[in-house]
Amino acid sequence: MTRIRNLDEEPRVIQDELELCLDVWLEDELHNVYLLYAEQMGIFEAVMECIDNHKVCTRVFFIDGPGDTGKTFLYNILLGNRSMGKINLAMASSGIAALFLDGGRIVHS
Ligand SMILES: Nc1ncnc2c1ncn2[C@@H]1O[C@H](COP(=O)(O)OP(=O)(O)OP(=O)(O)O)[C@@H](O)[C@H]1O
Repeated sequence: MTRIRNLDEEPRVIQDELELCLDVWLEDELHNVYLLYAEQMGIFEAVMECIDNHKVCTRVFFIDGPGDTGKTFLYNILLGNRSMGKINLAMASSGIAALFLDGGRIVHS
């Protein structure tokens, strides 16, 4: 049975996130999937497969690489799955780093 969500009972961060899901501009990012380089695409597919099969797959992904290799670009495309109603909490350790993530915030805020 599907439980109807009372938004007022959700933590503030989830409420903010659900409001972000409604922003049309976020949909654009997922449309840019075709721009991903092969290595980015491999990661994108692995993460999305895990999200789609969340009942059988619980994993943590650690994406690492030298500067300017497209990690942030990939994160923002992954964050585009908000347009499919998914909740994505985009956290960074500093305010400047958070600015580069769609809907990003500092982890301790
Ligand atoms: N698949 C792609 N297609 C087009 N441009 C890309 C692609 N991947 C990355 N870029 C561009 O390459 C540049 C560097 O990418 P990005 O900032 O994502 O790297 P990064 O690994 O997060 O860097 P840093 O570790 O320094 O933060 C950016 O200008 C980004 O727009």
